Formats: sequence, C-alpha cells, structure tokens
Amino acid sequence: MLYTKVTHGSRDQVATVTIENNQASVVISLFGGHVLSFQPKTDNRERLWMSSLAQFDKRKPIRGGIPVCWPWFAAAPQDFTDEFGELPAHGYVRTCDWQVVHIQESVDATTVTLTPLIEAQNNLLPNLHVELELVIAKTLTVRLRTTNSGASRSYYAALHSYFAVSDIHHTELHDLTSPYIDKLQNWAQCPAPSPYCFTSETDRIHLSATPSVTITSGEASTVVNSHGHDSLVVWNPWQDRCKEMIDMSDDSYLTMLCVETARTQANVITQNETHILEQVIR
Ligand SMILES: O=P(O)(O)OC[C@H]1O[C@@H](O)[C@H](O)[C@@H](O)[C@@H]1O
Repeated sequence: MLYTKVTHGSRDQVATVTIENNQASVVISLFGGHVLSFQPKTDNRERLWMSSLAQFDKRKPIRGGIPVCWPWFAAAPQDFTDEFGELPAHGYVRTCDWQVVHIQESVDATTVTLTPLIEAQNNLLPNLHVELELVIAKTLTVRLRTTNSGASRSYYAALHSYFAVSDIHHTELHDLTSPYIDKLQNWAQCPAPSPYCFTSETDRIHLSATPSVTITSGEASTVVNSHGHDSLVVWNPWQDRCKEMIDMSDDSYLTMLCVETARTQANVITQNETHILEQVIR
C-alpha cells in the first residue's frame, strides 16, 4: 500500500483495524463491522462519539461510533417476530464478527470492504447478503449494500451514528424540517422544531429522505449526507435514561447526538436487486 497504513490491534476482546491515509484516520471494530472513530486530517477533529463505558467484551453492541442495524431497526417488526419469535433490537449484525475482504487505495481515498461472518443458526435471512464499504477520504462514506438472491422480502436497516458534540445544550440540527413521529409520545406526529435544539430525551423518526443535515455545536459543524434512506432518526437518551444504561455514564448525553440514516419502513427487495444505504460524514 502506497498511501495507506493498515494497523491491526484490539480493544479488550474486540479486534480492530486502523486505516490511515493522507486524508484521514479511521478505526474499525471487526465486532459489528463498526466504525469506532473518524478523524479527517483537515482539522483532526473526532467526528464520532464513543462512550467512556462502552463494552468491548463482544457480549453487547458497542455504545458509540457507527453501529450497523440490519436486517431490522429498533424492536424487531412483527413480520419478523411472527416468522422467527423473540429477537434482539436493531438486528443481529452489530453483534457478529466481520472480516475485511478488500482494501483498495487511490491517491486520495482508501476503500475498505467488510462482510459479516453470520453463524448459520443466526442467519435468519440466508438469501439477503450484506456488505459494508467504507470510503476513507476527506469525508467518510459508509455504504451498506444489501443484495437479495432469493424471493422478494422486506427488511430494514440503519447506520446508527453517534456524533460527538461539545455540549448538547448548545447543539443545533440544521436542515431537518420534516415532521417526525415521536417514540416518547406514543408515536404522535409532530412538526420539526425550529430551531432544532435539545432540552430533553429525544427519540424521533423523521419519515422523509432528507439528503443533508448539519450538526452545529459550539464552533464545530459536522455535515451528514444520506442516500438510499426513507428516514432520519434523531436520538439522545438524556440523563435519566443514561442512568439506566450500564454502558453510558450519567452525564454522557451531554456530548453525543445520534443522527441515523435509516430504512425504517418495510422495504421490499426483489430477487437480484441491490439496495444501498449510505451516509457521508464531513
Ligand atoms: O440501546 P440500543 O439498542 O443500542 O438502542 C439505542 C436507541 O437507538 C435508537 O435508534 C432508537 O430510536 C432508541 O429507541 C434506542 O433506545
């Protein structure tokens, strides 16, 4: 590799791969195919948030970075539980081991392709194949590719990104103007706030394919572009929920905001079709 440095390491039980090129540095956990860190060299500012209490024991999904939710989002939808019984939240690939299958570089980008090693007993949808492509450049492109080799069926997905903010009380989300359904108010539909600020627990699904939003916090701004989605999910657990979670400290809600590029509606994927869900972070 001419421009890319690849370093294998670990955090507790989790194997990691650090990719550094002229433009940025990215740390990937092979548990979950999970991006843990993205620092572009333009400003060396970490874009992603990682909980100081995140567990790297491979028993639980990692709290922070970019968990991959697939083939469902949140609690498993009824079409899945009817078929398969009780299932964990946010799908099963965030708790699978993944492998790097390809690394390709050009002068200003490195592309890393990963696939999950889904054990046969966990592979509920053997005809759906998922692959994660990371394009590490001045921006980080996270591209989740789903291909169907069998009969048409529905699935769901999300790139559940945790973004680092300096103080949630001084954080604003820009360009997200579509109404949302509120998980905290029995799925009531509400208009997007303007300005979009945060003062309490937030768990919202904006049912629109908004292509670009910007998170501003203090002097810093992070741009999140999305493609192939039907929703943007905005989540902050706030203090009381943090207290209930073993992998978030009580005040950790102050420095994070999840903006998730998602397919929350039953997406039908037909035979031989490929869907791409993409988030580009700048
Ligand atoms: O704790 P988990 O399973 O990683 O989920 C975190 C949050 O993820 C968000 O996407 C959901 O909207 C929330 O309801 C959920 O609490």
